[in-house]
Amino acid sequence: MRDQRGPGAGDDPTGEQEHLDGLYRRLDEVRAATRARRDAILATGPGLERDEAGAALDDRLDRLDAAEPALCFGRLDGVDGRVRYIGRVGLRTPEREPLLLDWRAPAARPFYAATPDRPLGLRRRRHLRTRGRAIVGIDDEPLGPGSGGELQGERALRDALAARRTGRLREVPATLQREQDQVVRADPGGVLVVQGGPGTGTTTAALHRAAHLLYTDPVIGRRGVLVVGPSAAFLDYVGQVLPALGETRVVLATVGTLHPGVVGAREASAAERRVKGDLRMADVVARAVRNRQGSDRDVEVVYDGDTHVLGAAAIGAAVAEARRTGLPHNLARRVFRREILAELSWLVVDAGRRLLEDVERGLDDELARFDDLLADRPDEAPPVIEHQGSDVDGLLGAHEREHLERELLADPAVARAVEDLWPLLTPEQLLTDLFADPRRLERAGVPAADRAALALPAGGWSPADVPLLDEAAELLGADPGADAGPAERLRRERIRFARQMLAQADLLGERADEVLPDDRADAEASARPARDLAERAADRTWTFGHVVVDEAQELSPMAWRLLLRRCPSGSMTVTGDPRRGPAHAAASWGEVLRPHAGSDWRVATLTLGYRAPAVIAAALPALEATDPQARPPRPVRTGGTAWRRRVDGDLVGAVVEAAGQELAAGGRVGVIAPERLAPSIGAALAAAHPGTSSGPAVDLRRDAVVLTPEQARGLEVDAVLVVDPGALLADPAGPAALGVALTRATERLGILHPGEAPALLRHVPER
Ligand SMILES: Nc1ncnc2c1ncn2[C@@H]1O[C@H](COP(=O)(O)OP(=O)(O)OP(=O)(O)O)[C@@H](O)[C@H]1O
Repeated sequence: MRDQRGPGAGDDPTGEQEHLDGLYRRLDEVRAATRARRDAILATGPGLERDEAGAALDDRLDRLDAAEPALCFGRLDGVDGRVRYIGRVGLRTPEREPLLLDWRAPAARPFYAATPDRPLGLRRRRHLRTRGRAIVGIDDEPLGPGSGGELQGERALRDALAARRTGRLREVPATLQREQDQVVRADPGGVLVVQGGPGTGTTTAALHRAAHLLYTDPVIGRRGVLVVGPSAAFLDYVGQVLPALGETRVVLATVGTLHPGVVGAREASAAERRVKGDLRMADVVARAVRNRQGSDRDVEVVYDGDTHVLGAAAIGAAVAEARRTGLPHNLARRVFRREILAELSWLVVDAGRRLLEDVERGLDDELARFDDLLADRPDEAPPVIEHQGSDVDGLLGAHEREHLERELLADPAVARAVEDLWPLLTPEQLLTDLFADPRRLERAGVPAADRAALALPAGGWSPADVPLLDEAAELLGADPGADAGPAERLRRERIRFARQMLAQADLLGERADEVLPDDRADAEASARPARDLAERAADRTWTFGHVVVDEAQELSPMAWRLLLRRCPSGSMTVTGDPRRGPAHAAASWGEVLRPHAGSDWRVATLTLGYRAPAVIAAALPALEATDPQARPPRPVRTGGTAWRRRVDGDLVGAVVEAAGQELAAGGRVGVIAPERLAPSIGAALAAAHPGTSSGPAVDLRRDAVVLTPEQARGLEVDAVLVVDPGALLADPAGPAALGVALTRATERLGILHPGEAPALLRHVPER
């Protein structure tokens, strides 16, 4: 039996409002104290130390500010009479007595995990529903045999689901369900795949897991979390969840933005995605780098008017010496140059020696003649020959050799020849040269059939290029001689300092706890300067503590390789469904993950569905088309509507009219249309309803949005109109794309089809 109280149930008979007021007073005090400390530190005058400490306290303030809405949402009553309150942050009294437990603290776990059959020492679980700082409802769940249902905080959950969508995914620490909590608190090691039907809260669980790991795992807290999503629109949609949970140590990226300095914005063709995404490209890039090292032919170098021949064998020896260092190309280049210049100096000196020998031979002949002459005139004294210059027997001292090598390199023709043999390369240059030249592609081992997909297209880099650029960067290394420039030098200095400070924070865990009157893990975490994270993430050598990959079926094997480089510990949370991902056509997670994670991955399946069952039922045949085992999730809500309409005339006009009706019915409306139609629908809808957004930079917070199926991945709105499903199905990835499009509505789905409805949709009632 659940006991539900709403506003007006007496004048705070439970005393919860008074308690909540006390918690907010304490929150205000801690905020004021933190602000005062921050201001005091900032007043100490400029300096790196001051900046870092100030930034750490700013992070702390962000976290406290984020706790303002719904500061406390739960209460646990133990069978032993102990009472604990659960909320967004941990708070203690000035005497360090716990007042409020952070929802992520281990002691808060029973709030999510206790069941009537396994009450975990609890007598009762209480949900506090609040608006601003006021309690608007209290739901009690007695725990014990025969009590309660399956859902946690059922009333609060239904309230959350009944609320209109905002164009942003929400944080839900108050209503996380038990199966989600198991994901959230799962061991951080290895790859955890979170799967489930559409709308089962997999993204929600993955992001709350990230917040939990940032809080509980010191290494992850220090190194931050990278969240990778399929599109900018998706990142925009989910980007607020972690900050709203008080976590700023997060970097959001699409694969196209994961290589610093490059934005892979051009849309790649399916063939390009397939070829560039294949793991074989790792070997291709490695061969492309090796092919830029040395020459298998003799090379002529002109110096000082003389032509010297660097033999292929000598070049090969210098290449071997440089490769033996195991350094990346641009760093091993120094060794190659040293070797090749030594060889060249030897050639130059040897040529000089031979010249001298010739001269000496000539001189000997002269002297012999002179001797003969003297023999004829024995009374004359021999002339004194003064010794001049250095010992020119072909061996140079270290100093002279260095001097010669400098002179050689100062000669433009020599410098060019040496550079050609082992050029300094950027990843962009390497790939541009490779893609532009079919012979280079052939030498790098690209099969003839794949070369067209690699030919350099106009329009810059695509997301498919980014993992290749990153692979190249790994093999090339940085340019060691590049002048860092003042901004870069400052950045490096900041990173160095941050690392030093983090190392200290590790040692001083206890002290951090003293300094910040809060839950210990929270205090430790906030001692870390999170603000630098975005900056550090721009350094491609930065490694994250954890990676969340949403809609992971979109990732190519090469992109997985890149992510593993960014997160060598392999601690990842992955959501999606390989069967929904046409691009790389892997049939199972095993196929996707084994090459990268070996056997270090596991699957958690979520079964509760948060979208209206009528919407999911309409989509079921399309879902079954890609996964015959697809089962509808167990709905936590009822109702919803789904209809279809045949449109034989003006399709765009019909869409605008239907969208108008949906807007009038309330909530946010999404029109999902084939790429070909989306621009005209976007323009027509914007003309009729100025609150419409469409195009590549679509703003999901607007009342009406027009999306392609690609853009709609992972998003959600109150009402969806799917336009021309037959055209969507014509694509090889059609059933998967249609499945995505049909399941984006929380409440209402309408389908507008020119001509007959595709067979997969005939069961949907006509309107
Ligand atoms: N425990 C919860 N309490 C309240 N709302 C929840 C909870 N879990 C999920 N939701 C809501 O359910 C909806 C679907 O969640 P989410 O987007 O995480 O699912 P998904 O599995 O990633 O969906 P899809 O893969 O189909 O895009 C969202 O509106 C989310 O806020």
